[in-house]
Amino acid sequence: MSADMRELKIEAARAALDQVVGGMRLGIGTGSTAEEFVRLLAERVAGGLSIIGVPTSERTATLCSELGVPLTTLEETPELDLTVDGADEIGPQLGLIKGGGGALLREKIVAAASKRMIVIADKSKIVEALGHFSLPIEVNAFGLGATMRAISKAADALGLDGPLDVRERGGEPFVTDGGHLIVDASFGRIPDPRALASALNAIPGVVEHGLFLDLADTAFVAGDGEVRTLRAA
Ligand SMILES: O=C(CO)[C@H](O)[C@H](O)COP(=O)(O)O
Repeated sequence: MSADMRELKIEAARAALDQVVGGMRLGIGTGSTAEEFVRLLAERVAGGLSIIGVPTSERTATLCSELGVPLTTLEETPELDLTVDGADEIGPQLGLIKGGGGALLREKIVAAASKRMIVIADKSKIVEALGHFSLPIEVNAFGLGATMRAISKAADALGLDGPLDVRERGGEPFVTDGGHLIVDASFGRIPDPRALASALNAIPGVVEHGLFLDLADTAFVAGDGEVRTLRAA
């Protein structure tokens, strides 16, 4: 990652940090942008800010622990005030594609448990329509072939087509924190994300998918010397 790109992520993260006040229960996202937020948050915590966080991945939990950000769980703290997370794409109405880092299931559970979700990103994540980035779909390993066939059929019924690839890391299937697999679906432009989300939700082997609709209310997007604030209408 270039130094300029990192600086944009830091600027977006700083804007989100301005929304954090003492006593907040925070959902803490996953990915390189969310990690910049964690670093800034840790500085504030070291300076006396009192918050408690629920991490959206083991990776984020480890970073928070290393930097002294206090953590809890959704069992202990089932309602959160604010989640701050990155995204792979930010589309109309702040519809998102997430899951490039493979944490989409916990990210969606945490965002849904939060009163607000703020997305932080550099401007490269803004798209006119979702789908340039492959859609991550978290699936149970049992019945993988049947589940992939069902995903293809559901997509086909919506006029979507494209390869489905089981995500790998180091030549082995990538396994999520929840013990599932990720299928990356390269459908291209998704004209009706809601219809696709409903169709995927109806497939038993699909655990969750990376379409985050009606979850984010604000996005801080850094680029061209400014941080733009986007709000869901
Ligand atoms: O959804 C995610 C992880 O599952 C990330 O938020 C998304 O991949 C963006 O990551 P980055 O900030 O590194 O671009």
